[in-house]
Amino acid sequence: MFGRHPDTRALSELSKVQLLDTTLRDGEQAPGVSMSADEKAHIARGLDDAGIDVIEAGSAPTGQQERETIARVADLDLDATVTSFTRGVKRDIDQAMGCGVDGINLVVPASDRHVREKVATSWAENRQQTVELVEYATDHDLWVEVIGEDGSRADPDYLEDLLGAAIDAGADRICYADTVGHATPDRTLAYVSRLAELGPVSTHTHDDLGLAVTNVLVSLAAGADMVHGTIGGIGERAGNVALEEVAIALAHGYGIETMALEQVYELAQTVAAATGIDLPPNKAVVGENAFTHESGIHTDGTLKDDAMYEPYPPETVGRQRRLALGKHAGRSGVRAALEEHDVEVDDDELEAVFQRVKQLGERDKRVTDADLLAIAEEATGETHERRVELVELTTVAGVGTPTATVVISVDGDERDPVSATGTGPVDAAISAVEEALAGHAAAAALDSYHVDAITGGTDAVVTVEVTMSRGDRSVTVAQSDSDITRASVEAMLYAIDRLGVPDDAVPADD
Ligand SMILES: CC(C)C(=O)C(=O)O
Repeated sequence: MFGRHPDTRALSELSKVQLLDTTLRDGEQAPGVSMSADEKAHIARGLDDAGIDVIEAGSAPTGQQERETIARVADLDLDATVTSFTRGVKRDIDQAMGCGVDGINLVVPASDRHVREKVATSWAENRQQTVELVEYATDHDLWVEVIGEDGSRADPDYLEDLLGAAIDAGADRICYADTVGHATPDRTLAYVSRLAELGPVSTHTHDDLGLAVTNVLVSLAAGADMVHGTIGGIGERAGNVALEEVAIALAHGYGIETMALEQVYELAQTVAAATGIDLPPNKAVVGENAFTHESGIHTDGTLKDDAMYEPYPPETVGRQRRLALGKHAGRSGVRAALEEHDVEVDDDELEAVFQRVKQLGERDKRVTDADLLAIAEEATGETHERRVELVELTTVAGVGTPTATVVISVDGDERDPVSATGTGPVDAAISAVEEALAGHAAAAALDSYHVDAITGGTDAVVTVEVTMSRGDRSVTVAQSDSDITRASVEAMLYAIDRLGVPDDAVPADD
């Protein structure tokens, strides 16, 4: 066993760690992000369902629209404590109260830079003002957390004096803020252990040095009992600590339950869709590759024992394991992938498929299910009869509502044109395809949809990759075209075709 620093406590002995989610406030401060009231309400419900303790719903001083959104979240009757960010001014607290929140995250300057250069006040005045604001907020029955902004660069004696005064004035808790994410673990330990002597302490870390999770764990060992973070780690600059990473580290490493981890992936996808910030493929817990194995050695090991190359089962966080094919594929992985699609091959055929998969992978290409099935047909001589095809696609987009019309053929039989509207031409075209297949397409779920530009410029060729599933079968297809709508529809129809078209699901024309 490794030794433990004398100023820390063993994390496994902690009885409770609370999570404060600031996706709707600090997360939204990521460049270019703005979420609608509907999106924020939806995310807040998801966070509450997942058992998050405190939801910082926004920043009341930002403006009227923001206040309406905070009020909407406060009105959802959630189990979580709903708060607003406020600066160290009385008007902000009044505005937060006007939104009907349970509490405030009162942010006051703590470092010399912030006290003297940003707010242009003195240490003593800043302290006095903080005390008065805490008294004002608690007199109005608000839950109050006082955050010393830029605390990790503050004079530790002043930070202790400021936040100690806040606790004495009645604040429910204080927060150590590594605002610019510059603290090392030992600095975090030194600061948080001093603050923990004063009262309940939260920790708010940023990832500028890639140390956000480490600093959270050190903060907890030093005496903090609440963690601020965002889903997916979005936030200013390099982002805040990712709450799902904290939650899995605590659960897996120390047996501490903080939130319903199996809901975290869906939440992360909801946040990604609302913010437009894609989840990086290699992101822990929620990234596309987090439970995907490609190399022959890992695939073979995983087929023998699920846990061979995984720290915990993907289902823990609402995910599924995937075996991918590419340059590093091995024979057993190729055979397993073929078996998933009910394709039987003899040893010579397997060898041919394996060699072709590797060749394709070496050309820097990810080998999709559709590629694998086409390769297997070449090797076995058994060809697949395509049943569903796109005959025509027209889209109208511009100032009005985007509309798409599709004509498909089933078993060579051309169907009537079907039109649908959507949020954009791709969405409209996908709805038209679903309608054209009269619910059959809908019964096949669109699990993922990715677009990559493979050339630059306005005439760029894009590759659309979709994964569709029905029951426990799923198929991934990639299609490239200079027209993104066409690539999307072709990919989707091909996936549906590969999933199989039950005869009774094919609509007959009147
Ligand atoms: C103002 C606070 C809480 C903040 O977002 C930070 O310090 O990063």
